[in-house]
Amino acid sequence: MGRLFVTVGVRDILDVLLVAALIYQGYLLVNGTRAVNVVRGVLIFAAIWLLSSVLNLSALSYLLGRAGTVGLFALVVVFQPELRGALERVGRPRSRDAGRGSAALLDLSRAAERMAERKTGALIAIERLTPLGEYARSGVALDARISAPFLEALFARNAPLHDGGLIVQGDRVVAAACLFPLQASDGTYRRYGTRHRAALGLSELTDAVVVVVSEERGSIRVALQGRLGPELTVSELRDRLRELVYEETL
Ligand SMILES: Nc1ncnc2c1ncn2[C@@H]1O[C@H](COP(=O)(O)OP(=O)(O)OP(=O)(O)O)[C@@H](O)[C@H]1O
Repeated sequence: MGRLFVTVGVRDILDVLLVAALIYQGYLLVNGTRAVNVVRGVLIFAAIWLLSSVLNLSALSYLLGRAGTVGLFALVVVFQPELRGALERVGRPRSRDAGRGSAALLDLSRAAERMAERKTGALIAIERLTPLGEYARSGVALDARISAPFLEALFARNAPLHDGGLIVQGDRVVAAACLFPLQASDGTYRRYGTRHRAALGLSELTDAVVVVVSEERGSIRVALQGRLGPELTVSELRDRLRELVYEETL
């Protein structure tokens, strides 16, 4: 027993802490993204594999071992956008981004309030961990700093890019007039039209925070993880966005 304590040094404790921090970062990375279910599946697969080795079920263990190797490569291909996004985030300076991004969220909330007052429909997806590049490519590429008048101008009736959704990365609008995937209707959101269903669809497939301003109701709501939140005031929207974009993803 005494020998055990002698062999555990500061270096070992540091090692364990670093591995724990790494696992926690990995958890934050996949939490709320489509990768969660895959991680769960991989863990179940690994548990069955381990069990088959322990029980000496050689044929099953061999089969799962082979499938695991191929599956690993398949995962890298399927989750290539998420992996690239994660590596980009590791190298991105955060404090400046957060400061500017938080001012941008204030502008976005103000624009949403004015659009709701005027009953101008709007659909804005804010990227978090899952890259939204494939949806941005369905629209018109932009690279513009967010400002309230700019957002209002984009969604103004008869403006060339008002139809479809907008994609925001940090403090920039990266694409407008994008096509989002519609959520398959299971009856829950029967009362809502395609703008809301597009917000729900994108938020179900990615971890994006999607703001919808209803043309018909003049309401502001946030779609997250395939669910539509309650109607929000401008200050509630600002606080909610801050919490979701800059507290949960940092
Ligand atoms: N797949 C989609 N991706 C992005 N935007 C979409 C998509 N489908 C519809 N839209 C947008 O939604 C608009 C139509 O909204 P519609 O009135 O059908 O929905 P709604 O949920 O009832 O919204 P509102 O309350 O604003 O009327 C379209 O003009 C278009 O701008």
